[in-house]
Amino acid sequence: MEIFKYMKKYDYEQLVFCQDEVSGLKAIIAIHDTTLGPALGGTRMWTYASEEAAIEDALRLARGMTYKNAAAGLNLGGGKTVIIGDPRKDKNEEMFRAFGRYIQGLNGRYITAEDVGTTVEDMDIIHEETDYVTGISPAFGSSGNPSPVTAYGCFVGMKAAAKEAFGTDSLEGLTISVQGVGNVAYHLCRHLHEAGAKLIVTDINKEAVKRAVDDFGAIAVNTDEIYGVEADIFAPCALGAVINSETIPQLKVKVVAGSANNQLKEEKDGDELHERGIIYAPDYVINAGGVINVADELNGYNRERAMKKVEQIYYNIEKTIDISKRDGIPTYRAADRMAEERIQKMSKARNQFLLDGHHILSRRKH
Ligand SMILES: NC(=O)C1=CN([C@@H]2O[C@H](COP(=O)(O)OP(=O)(O)OC[C@H]3O[C@@H](n4cnc5c(N)ncnc54)[C@H](O)[C@@H]3O)[C@@H](O)[C@H]2O)C=CC1
Ligand SMILES: CC(C)CC(=O)C(=O)O
Repeated sequence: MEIFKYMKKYDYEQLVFCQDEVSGLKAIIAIHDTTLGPALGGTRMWTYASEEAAIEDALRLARGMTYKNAAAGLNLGGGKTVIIGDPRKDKNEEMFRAFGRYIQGLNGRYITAEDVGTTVEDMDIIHEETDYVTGISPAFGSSGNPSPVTAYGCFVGMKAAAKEAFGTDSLEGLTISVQGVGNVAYHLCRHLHEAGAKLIVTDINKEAVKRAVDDFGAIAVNTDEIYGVEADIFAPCALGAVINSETIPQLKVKVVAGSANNQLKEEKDGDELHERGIIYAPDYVINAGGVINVADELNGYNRERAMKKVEQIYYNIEKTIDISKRDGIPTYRAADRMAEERIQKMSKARNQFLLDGHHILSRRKH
């Protein structure tokens, strides 16, 4: 991988490699764009096949956060961290303390939170070393685990997409296939079950599948069967790149709407969904609930205010569908347009020199 060439292509600001021998920390912090404010994005811990795969994931996820935060109306830029390792075996206190010091060294340019493989407890350890961390325990007056809020945002976003596809935003009686029933999707399944939807689920983790079957009467299928099942909506809630040239021809659904980041393997896969008349709820628009929730901590966390903002995801999905129809473009392009326009307008509105410019972190009570 030619790193500078890649960074230039998508205009990344900074890539930080963090190594700590004692704890085994190997982390990559990617900061994509801080036009709107400090870069906020979670930390993913995962066993990557190669260092290159980890760098690429950090970069792709960081850029997604720029678009997510902009589309959600947050005054935040985009960044993300990946830690190379197995979250079940390789974690230790020293690792997150060392990582926290690296974040502190960035002096507020990057703020972290949870993602796949990291927990509220990990964020609490990071918080021992830096204030630039969110999603910490409610005991600190913070917002805690973002996953249930991400799930709620996905639920309301799915309703908006369903309205376009089925003429009503009621999910009652619909069949929804869910890939991955982890932290976010378990709560999404709960909302869907309560709304009267039928669930088909899969996961590589058999216990996660059993929980969804026991708690919500879900039907379990093998991981390779989920794409081809008869359903109304497909909710990808595991990892990225699952919407691709191999899986799209198998889909029998009218809507794709789930929490996973970077669902489209390539842009052409978004074009293909559009051509097939499948409504795609752009990933970074529908899964913004978690970041909206943790971002509220920067103002002194207020759950009611945060949840009101999360409910806007319904209208943000409607807006992407409206732009898509108005301009005759796929929804993923409509979402990009929405986010890019906001970044461009704000950079123009905020370009005059201020000696001690006000920004979101100046409101934070540490
Ligand atoms: N946690 C949050 O608040 C947010 C999460 N997301 C994204 O949503 C997705 C899910 O996140 P979490 O629920 O937090 O992660 P998680 O790790 O708790 O859940 C993911 C689940 O997917 C399963 N899985 C992995 N590969 C699979 C495969 N090939 N087939 C079937 N199942 C598979 C895992 O076993 C796990 O149960 C990720 O892409 C994450 O980046 C996005 C925004 C916020
Ligand atoms: C989990 C969130 C709090 C932030 C994030 O990294 C995301 O939305 O993907």
